[in-house]
Amino acid sequence: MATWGYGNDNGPATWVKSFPVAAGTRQSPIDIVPTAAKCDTKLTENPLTVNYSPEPAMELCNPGLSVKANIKSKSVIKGGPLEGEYKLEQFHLHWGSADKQGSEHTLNGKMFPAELHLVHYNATKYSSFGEAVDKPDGLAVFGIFLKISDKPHQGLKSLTDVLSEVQYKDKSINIKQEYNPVCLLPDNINKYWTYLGSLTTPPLCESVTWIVFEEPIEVSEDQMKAFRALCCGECGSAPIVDNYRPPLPLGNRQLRASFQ
Ligand SMILES: COc1ccc([C@H]2OC(=S)NC2=O)c(OC)c1
Ligand SMILES: [Zn+2]
Repeated sequence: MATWGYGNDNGPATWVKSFPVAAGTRQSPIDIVPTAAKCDTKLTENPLTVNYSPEPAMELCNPGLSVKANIKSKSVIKGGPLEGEYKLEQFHLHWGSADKQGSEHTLNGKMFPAELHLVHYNATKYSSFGEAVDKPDGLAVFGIFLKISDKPHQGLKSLTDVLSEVQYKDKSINIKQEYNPVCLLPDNINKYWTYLGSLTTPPLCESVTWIVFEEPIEVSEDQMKAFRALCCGECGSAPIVDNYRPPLPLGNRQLRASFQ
């Protein structure tokens, strides 16, 4: 297969041809069924801790199938399901062509309009994201649902206001003003589900400890339109929309909850 994507001839159902792990036993995303989750007090005995720092000049880029912000500062997380310290490497999003779809994880079968991924690697055990990306304890990804409200998300506004400058593939800019990614987190980060999964696009490495927060962040319709105006290629190419993989079976995995 030339290059994987989300179309009919190169979409998620075809990925297994070039990436056999697509048929693996710890694939992501999954449908989160809260009643099937086991509340685990160990998750709160050692609470999830986020120590994010401001990025002086954050790089925002359009790699062609999403929009990504690369992180250079020392922003780390630990605790909860994690052993050791995980360092923030990048964040990006997945979104739909309409509000009825777009997220990768679903909640009782419901899709949200978009899902934000904050990607961390195990800096205690590995020296880089590249070394960690294919290790079973290599990565930890925050999954944050986006829902529509009449007010724009102030933290995302610094990015959505400049998306037109990275409209085309391989464009990148530096966000001038200082940016602390902590502004992207929901107010309550003590309520989450966690399970062992994978990257949701090729190479689909089964290296992710997922932490999906119960509380969505709220964005405006205009901000969703800004994401949907990004292009997969150069001027005139198709918009980046519906860049989500549908859920895979939980199988024998345990879905844990940090709350009742
Ligand atoms: C090589 O680096 C990669 C490759 C793929 C992904 C996909 O896996 C998830 S999760 N979202 C994605 O778009 C990634 O994200 C951490 C990082
Ligand atoms: Zn992602």
